[in-house]
Amino acid sequence: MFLGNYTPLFHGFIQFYSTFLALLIMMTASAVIAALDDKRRHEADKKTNSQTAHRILLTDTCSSEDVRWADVVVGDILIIEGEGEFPADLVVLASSSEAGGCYVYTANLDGESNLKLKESTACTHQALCGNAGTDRPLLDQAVARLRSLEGEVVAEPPKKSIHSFKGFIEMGSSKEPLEAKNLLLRGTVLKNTSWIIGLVVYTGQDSRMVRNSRAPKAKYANIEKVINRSMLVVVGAQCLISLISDILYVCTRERFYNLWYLFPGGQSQSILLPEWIGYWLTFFVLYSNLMPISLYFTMEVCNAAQAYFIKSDLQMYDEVQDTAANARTTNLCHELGQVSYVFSDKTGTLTQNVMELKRLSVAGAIYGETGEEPGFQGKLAMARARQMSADKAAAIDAVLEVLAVSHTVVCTKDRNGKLKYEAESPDEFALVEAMAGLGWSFTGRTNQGLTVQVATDPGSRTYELLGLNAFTSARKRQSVVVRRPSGEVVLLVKGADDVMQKLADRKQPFPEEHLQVFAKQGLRTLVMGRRRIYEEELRRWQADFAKAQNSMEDREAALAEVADRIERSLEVVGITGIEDKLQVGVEDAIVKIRQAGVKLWVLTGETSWKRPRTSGSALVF
Ligand SMILES: Nc1ncnc2c1ncn2[C@@H]1O[C@H](COP(=O)(O)OP(=O)(O)OP(=O)(O)O)[C@@H](O)[C@H]1O
Ligand SMILES: [Mg+2]
Ligand code: NA
Repeated sequence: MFLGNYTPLFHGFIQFYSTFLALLIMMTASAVIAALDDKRRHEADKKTNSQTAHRILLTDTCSSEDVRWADVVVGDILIIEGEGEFPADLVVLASSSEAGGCYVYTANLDGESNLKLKESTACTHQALCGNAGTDRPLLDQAVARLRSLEGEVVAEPPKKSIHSFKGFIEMGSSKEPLEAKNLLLRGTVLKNTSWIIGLVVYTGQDSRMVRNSRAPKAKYANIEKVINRSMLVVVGAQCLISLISDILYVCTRERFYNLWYLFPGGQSQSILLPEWIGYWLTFFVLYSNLMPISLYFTMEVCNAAQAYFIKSDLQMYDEVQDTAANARTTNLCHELGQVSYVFSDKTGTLTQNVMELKRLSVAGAIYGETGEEPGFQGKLAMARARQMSADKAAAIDAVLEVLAVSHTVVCTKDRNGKLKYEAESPDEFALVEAMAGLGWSFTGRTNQGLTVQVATDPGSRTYELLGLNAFTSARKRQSVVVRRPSGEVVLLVKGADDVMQKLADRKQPFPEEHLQVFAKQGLRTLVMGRRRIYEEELRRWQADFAKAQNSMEDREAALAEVADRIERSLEVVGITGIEDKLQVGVEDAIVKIRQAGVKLWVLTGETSWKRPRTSGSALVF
């Protein structure tokens, strides 16, 4: 336009500043909106980076100083205290718990709301906290002992996975492998643990959290793609129309020369460019109003307004946590109306993740009821059954033994001497707590094994722990090999119904009906089984287990394989039905989602979860 106005290249009949001014205003406004967005993000970054952590200075006194998160570097040794967030990825060297464990809350990273158990490396925890003299390791003492500690930690190059980690720690002559359970991740929070001492292995861009968040690809909303495409069509059409006009003009212009009001001089003014190009440009400029230049701007204003309405919507405000809905990427707001599938996590998202044992199936009978009363209601019926026959009593004890012994719950005593359980799995927490009410209370772990106080017995029983086959989502089961006080060795297993059915002894009928009863009521089911292990098998298995535990490559697969070898021909002793209530408002939300014609998929590891039991109204998926 400018060239058309001020040079003799071609004729321009529209003043360039009329369009230019409009463009300028709109571009400035867009830039302001984008800048405000960026500023908010920048401020959040600055806030994160200026938080402080305690760094230990390895001087004579081993004092600690405050450092800004931004200044934490690899090799620093940090103290993180209860409820603190980790500023970088750390290897746990020691923790306030006797066995060196600590719990972390990982919801910010993987959305799972149950606590995860992490472990200190054994050699460092022993060196820093061993023989503390009291029940609980002391922070000051551990820090003071750090000075005499000499070793080397080798970690693999930074990568994305938040579930795996490989490395080793060498101290003197001992070399210990490091794995995911030793690594505390940036973005997660310390829970139920008063302190940990950790060595920084990855910071900033190298931390698992940052690696895991995909590189921020420019997120184009669908509508932007559509607009960009229609823009091309519009420009194409404009070119074409200009070309047609150009051809018509050049071919027929002579006929108009005698019209004085079009050509006052009887001839057109000459232009510099070849005629057919010059007039094409003239027409192109003339038709420039076809281009909707204000469209992008209108869209951005709409986006900003929509984001504002989302943020200030009182119906999406949660009073308990004092948080409102937040639109992080404003240009994606209108996508909300175009969603056709919703994928939801189940435990902790649709359900409250507050679990309670409600029903127990033992030897053909079901104890307990689902209902409004809290807790397990089958205690009386169970006591009566025990008195009726010794067989029934033995069957009941068989289930309770599996539930009270086969788990990874940790037990601590609070100031009043009351037992307090801490668990990685909310199911196990519920089960172990219910067992305490039913006369099989788990009272703690020692170096020898775990102790259980049985109501029908004087004194407490100690089960020597010979092996633990950990729960993984792929295995869907968990088992322990223990030596009872009487000297017998047993394998105690609990797991998902489908896998337990495959592992059960074929000669025995599988209690399928009760499983279905529980599943219909929307209860989470677990099947318990056991098998007597004789010394010969135990010796062979323990050798394999030790080998798998020390394997550097793919330890998890090796351990699962060894576990498979022993978890077979199980005697099924019972089924539990655990209730996990739906979150408030979930039913309503699901009904509305269905009314909107959106399909809902629930993602879960559980096979039997079909429709939640709801007060009166049934939900159909
Ligand atoms: N601690 C445990 N011990 C033994 N078996 C378990 C344990 N926790 C879960 N299971 C079994 O393994 C299955 C898979 O567990 P997973 O944690 O992958 O999914 P989930 O707990 O059912 O649901 P979600 O995906 O919401 O966590 C469960 O359905 C359950 O049957
Ligand atoms: Mg689970
Ligand atoms: Na112009």
